[in-house]
Amino acid sequence: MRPEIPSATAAAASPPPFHGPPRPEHQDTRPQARAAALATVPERSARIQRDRNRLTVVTTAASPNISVLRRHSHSMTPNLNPKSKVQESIELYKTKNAALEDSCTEYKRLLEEYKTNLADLKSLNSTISMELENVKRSHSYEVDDLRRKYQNDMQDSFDRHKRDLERAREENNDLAIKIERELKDEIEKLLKSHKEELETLERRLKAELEEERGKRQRERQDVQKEFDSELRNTRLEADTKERENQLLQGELTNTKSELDRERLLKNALQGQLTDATTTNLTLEASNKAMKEKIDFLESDSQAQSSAFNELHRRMQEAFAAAEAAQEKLRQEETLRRKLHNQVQELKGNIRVMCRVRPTHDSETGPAKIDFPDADTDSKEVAVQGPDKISAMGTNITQTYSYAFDRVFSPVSQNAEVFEEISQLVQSALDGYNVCVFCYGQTGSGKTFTMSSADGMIPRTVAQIYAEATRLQDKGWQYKMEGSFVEVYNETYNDLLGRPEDLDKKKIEVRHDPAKKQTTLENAVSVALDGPDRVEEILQRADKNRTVAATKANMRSSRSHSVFILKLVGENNITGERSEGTLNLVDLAGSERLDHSKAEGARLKETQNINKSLSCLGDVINALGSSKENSHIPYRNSRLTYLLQYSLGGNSKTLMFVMVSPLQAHLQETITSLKFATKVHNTHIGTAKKQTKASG
Ligand SMILES: Nc1ncnc2c1ncn2[C@@H]1O[C@H](COP(=O)(O)OP(=O)(O)OP(=O)(O)O)[C@@H](O)[C@H]1O
Repeated sequence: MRPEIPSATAAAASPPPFHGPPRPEHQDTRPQARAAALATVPERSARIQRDRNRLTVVTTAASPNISVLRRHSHSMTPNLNPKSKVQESIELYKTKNAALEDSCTEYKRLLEEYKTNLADLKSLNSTISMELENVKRSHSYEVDDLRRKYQNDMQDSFDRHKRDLERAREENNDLAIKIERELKDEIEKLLKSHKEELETLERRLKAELEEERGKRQRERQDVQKEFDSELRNTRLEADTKERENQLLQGELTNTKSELDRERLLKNALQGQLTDATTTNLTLEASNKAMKEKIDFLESDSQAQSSAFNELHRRMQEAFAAAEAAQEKLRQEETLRRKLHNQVQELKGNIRVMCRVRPTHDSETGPAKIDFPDADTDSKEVAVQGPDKISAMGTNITQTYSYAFDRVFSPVSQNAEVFEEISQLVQSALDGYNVCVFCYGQTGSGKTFTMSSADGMIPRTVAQIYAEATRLQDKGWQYKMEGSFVEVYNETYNDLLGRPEDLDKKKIEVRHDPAKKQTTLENAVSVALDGPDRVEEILQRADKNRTVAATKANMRSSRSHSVFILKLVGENNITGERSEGTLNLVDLAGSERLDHSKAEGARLKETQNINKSLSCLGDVINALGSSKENSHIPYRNSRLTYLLQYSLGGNSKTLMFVMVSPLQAHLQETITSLKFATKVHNTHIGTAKKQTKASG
């Protein structure tokens, strides 16, 4: 804060409030001179005022004389003697002149005095200015002194704080060193005790290990012995199985020829039935004609009566023949079903087929894939592996060969593929649970095979509808219901529900162990009353998939979709009833994303796909294990849980392994084919039909 400049009077009355020592050269002169100079100011003002008053008095005194003189000169009366009048005026003027001269002199004196006063005032002014300058200078000195003093104080306190800080730091260092030393001691102590403990533990573990090793050695020898004897048994069993297989092959050939015979018989019977129906119609017409004749002739003729009896008998015979033919046809249908499913069972309850899709025009770098037996059995596929350099530095390429129940080359069409499925579709109508799934990496052709316009789903529904219509003649009435669900990130979503409910509606899967049936709670189920309904279903599912795709990029490839067809048939003639389920599954892309450094949502998707596909492998593996009543881990993933009754002993399974024809996908192709081979080598127990007599 700047020190306040004292007023003139205050400066005169009291000493300046400086804290520093006053400067000696200003001590005596400055206040007195300033006081003296300031003291003369009112005095001089009073004098000037006095002089002004006096001048006013003189001027005022002179003014009436002048006015009297003027009046006098005007009022000189004519009756006075002019000379005396002039004389009088002269006298008056003289008097007045003297007075004016006095005034003039007074004015001059006053003027002089004013001038002197002005000079005094000017010098006073300069004295005061100088004084002011001095005051200013002294103040700036004082400000400097104060600033210096404050700086010194600040420096002192800064030094003091620094010293305190140094001291505290030193104390801290001492403390830290002390604590560190204590901790070191403690750690050393702990390490020593741990080392001792570890040594004791190691000694004990070594002893236990030795003991365990001895025990394992003995066990290994036992197991080896057991294994040798089991191997012998298995070899014997394999020989027996081989013989059995040959027998079964013979039986299969017989069954096939029996089936052919039955087919011929069926055709013959159908011909007979047609004949019988025609005869029946003819007979009905003749009967009608006869009845009319009888009515006409009834009353009179005995001969006519016997003719009528004859006709009636023949008609009864024709009816009986027609009924027998119908019955034979029904029996033939039951036999056909039995034979058909026997053939299916002989083919194995889990079948694996491979399909290699064609290369698109836009794709380059095809892999080398051969179909060695394409002209005969179409069961083999050979894939040339990547180029490798041997230890000798030569180029070696390995060819991987795989065999499946059927291999479809890139030229195969969906119609050809469906021929294989159609037999299983027939089984579903006969009351079996059937599961067809497509396995393979993204872009290998799963969706094309399953859901394209001429894919397995539309063809299946068309076949079921045609077959159900055909079976109506044999007394069968079928009810068909379709559902379409998606398994994404281990949750079920309804692909036939409203798009806005996707990911919101919770779908529950309920199992009925007695009936071996699965129901989906909260999922839309559409009654398939005509073959065109499937188109509507596929469109609805596609719409939901599009909505899903906006939520998660590539979601259709990252989820499993399952088309579930429930088929309930009742025969009102034989009283038979069958309940079968057909599941058509488009699995999520099987490619491993281990090296893709997937994160967040994509990592979760990948983990869930890997989990569910490996669970599917585990379930198939467990189903193929020879142990009776071994645990099947259906519950380990949502997919296997949903398909529980369509995989395994009570069902027929067909797996399509889809293969990309590109060299870039070679590694994935080999991995998929290996997985498919493992499934192909699995033998699953005999399927059971879900049939029972109603009522
Ligand atoms: N047999 C085939 N004939 C002609 N084109 C095919 C065949 N198989 C697949 N394609 C075509 O290849 C492409 C990829 O096929 P698709 O979408 O069916 O693969 P995907 O395995 O289902 O892939 P994603 O896992 O991503 O669903 C599509 O354009 C499809 O039309």
